[in-house]
Amino acid sequence: MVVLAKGELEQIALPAAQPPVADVRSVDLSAPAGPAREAAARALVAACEEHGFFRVTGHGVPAELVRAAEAAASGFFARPQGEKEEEAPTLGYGSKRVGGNGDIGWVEYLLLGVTPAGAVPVASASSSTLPCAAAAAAAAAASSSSSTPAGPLRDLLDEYTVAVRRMASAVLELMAEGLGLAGGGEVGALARLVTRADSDCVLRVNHYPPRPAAAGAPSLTGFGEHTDPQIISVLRSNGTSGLEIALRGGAWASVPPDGDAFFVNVGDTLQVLTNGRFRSVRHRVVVNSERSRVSMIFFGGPPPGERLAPLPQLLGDGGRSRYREFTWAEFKNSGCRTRLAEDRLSRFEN
Ligand SMILES: C=C1C[C@]23C[C@@]1(O)CC[C@H]2[C@@]12CC[C@H](O)[C@@](C)(C(=O)O1)[C@H]2[C@@H]3C(=O)O
Ligand SMILES: O=C(O)CCC(=O)C(=O)O
Ligand SMILES: [Fe+2]
Repeated sequence: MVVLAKGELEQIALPAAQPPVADVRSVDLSAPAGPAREAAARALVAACEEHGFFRVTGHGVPAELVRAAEAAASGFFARPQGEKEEEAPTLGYGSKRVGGNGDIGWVEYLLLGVTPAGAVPVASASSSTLPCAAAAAAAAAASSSSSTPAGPLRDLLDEYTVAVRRMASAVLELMAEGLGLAGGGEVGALARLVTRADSDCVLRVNHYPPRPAAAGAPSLTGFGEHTDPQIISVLRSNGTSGLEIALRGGAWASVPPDGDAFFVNVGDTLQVLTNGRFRSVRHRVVVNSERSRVSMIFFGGPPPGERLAPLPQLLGDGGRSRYREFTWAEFKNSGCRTRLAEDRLSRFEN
């Protein structure tokens, strides 16, 4: 349940305008080697340059697994508020507060770090721990087993995460091909950034309860505008609209839900690796007035000590790097102190 205090409503109110529908490109991950795969790789690169956002079909994530994870998550969110709050230490349950810097939305969520041992809670709205400072929370993983009430849901989310991480890796391999990084056996280097045992990946499950709008009343922000800090984010939702992306000119466009496909966001780190050629997409969620939205997002981040800078092959004419080198830990720590909507890359620009 999401309850707003006086004054908070004003903070998350949006003009009730209906944005146009985004023209989102589709990338078929199952395209067979040869011309079809080359075309898919080109479409992927074009989409990352244009919007920093695309739809993935032929992804190989079993529909039954997606449905089961989504149903279990919806079942959890339907439980009494007190019971959900008890699971903050096991599932990273939180509501309304996004991050630790005063951002709020009409949303409740689970936030889990992805470790070789499975999903571990990284934050709760009732604690001051930021997901950014989540390493210590990994220790909690061992302490919460399948025998707790949260166990069955966590097991399903673990299985889901394994499947979606595999898909994120396949997306990054296709991306490497499209970028011409495949020479010298390097096709897997980008993908390995999110598949190593120490890669810093996160799973987030968001629930946006419907909020019937009175005539002429403003819409509500479910999740405020932002870019994702990681390399890529892989998102799916239960068929309820609400996601919007910012186009290059700054106008918002809505993303119609898709029953079977996943959506991929380019994150800040990929913008850096491509020296700004790919665009980290600004996005937000507007609350639907009639239906609950449940979304599950896998954020693929690199290992904490990974040094990040534009890939030499992508420096382009003149070889000028737009960003100074930094580690993922450095970027995350600096990002943790920012408000959601801030441009977190600006302080790393040359
Ligand atoms: C305000 C914040 C929330 C956030 C961490 C941050 O300090 C800035 C980035 C936010 C974000 C956006 C994408 C993901 O939802 C998220 C988990 C992430 O890695 O970065 C959130 C963080 C959060 O909700 O704590
Ligand atoms: O819930 C959604 O659909 C998107 C949320 C989002 O952008 C995020 O959690 O970073
Ligand atoms: Fe996001």
